[in-house]
Amino acid sequence: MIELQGLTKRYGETRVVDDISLTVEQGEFCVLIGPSGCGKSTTLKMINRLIAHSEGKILVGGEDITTLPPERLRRRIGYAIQSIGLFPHWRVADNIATVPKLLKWPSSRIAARVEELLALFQLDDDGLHDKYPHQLSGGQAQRVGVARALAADPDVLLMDEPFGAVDPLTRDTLQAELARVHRQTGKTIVFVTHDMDEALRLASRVALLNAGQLVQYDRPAELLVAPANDFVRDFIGRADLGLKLLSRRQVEEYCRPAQRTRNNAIASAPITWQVDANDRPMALLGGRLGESQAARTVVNPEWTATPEMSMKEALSRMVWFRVTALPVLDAEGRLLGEVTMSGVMGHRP
Ligand SMILES: Nc1ncnc2c1ncn2[C@@H]1O[C@H](COP(=O)(O)OP(=O)(O)OP(=O)(O)O)[C@@H](O)[C@H]1O
Repeated sequence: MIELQGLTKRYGETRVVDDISLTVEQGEFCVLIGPSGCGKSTTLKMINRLIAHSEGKILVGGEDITTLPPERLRRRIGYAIQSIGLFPHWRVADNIATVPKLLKWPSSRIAARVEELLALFQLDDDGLHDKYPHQLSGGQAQRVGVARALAADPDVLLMDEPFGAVDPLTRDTLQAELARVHRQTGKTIVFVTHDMDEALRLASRVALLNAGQLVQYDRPAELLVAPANDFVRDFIGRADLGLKLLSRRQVEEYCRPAQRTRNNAIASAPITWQVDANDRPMALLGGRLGESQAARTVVNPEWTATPEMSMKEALSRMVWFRVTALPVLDAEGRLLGEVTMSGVMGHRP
């Protein structure tokens, strides 16, 4: 757990971080976001004492960080940044081992930890272990940077725009990986970004800063449906709020029991799924946009959904394939239920 109490940073007369108080609970993924120069990086760097604070207190696991010896702080707090800062003349494995070496772990323990992290970040093929930073792609280098930050198994991970410099596709992959690693490790993460979509995707709580002050600290859905003021509303972007909300929701939440039949006669329900002997949907009876209810549409794998899929993706598929419902399938392709256009409309955001 991290507690910021009246945290302030002054440069001369200017308060670049101004009286911020917030608590990041154990295992929480807290994203600091706000316009350029609002004090995000300064706040982050004060947590691991790269920058000294002027007023207030920072507690990590209940302990005031000014009382912790640097070695203990390093062990408890991992740090990953956009420019990565890998040592160019060290191999990947040595880069990852930086902090364990500083902490004088036995070499067998270091080697085991490096292998574990390479596997966690899917870096364990292509002899990557022995490569040098200049031989890596941007996305691989970012993964190594994050793996290095996690090496000594810190309680807290601080990340300053770690995916700022990679292309959108790689960024998407890295975000998904980080979300998975967060679920698997349960680390407390404080993450700086200026990208609202990234914040909404990753955060369990978002801290929105402006001019050094904390404007709102809330769960992503609350920020979207109950913005504290016009600044928050404008910063989130008013235009596609509904879609942003749906990108946070999973199909599972919207999935309803489906009407199924083993033959192709249109049943009483407006949408009925024709299933095979293994309960795999073969056709949608009814539910095709612009066609009569009697239409029979063969199920195409591209317009099916899984419980983990985002509702934004599910809605996009419905629109693209002009169907009012998608079958929700389990891992074996069996029909679990359905998501429908009217279900999306009827659901409280
Ligand atoms: N050493 C310094 N001396 C004086 N002012 C500084 C110093 N370092 C940072 N600042 C100012 O503090 C403010 C906050 O900077 P900070 O880097 O924390 O912002 P940020 O929100 O991370 O911005 P960005 O998104 O652009 O990275 C800025 O106005 C910056 O100019």
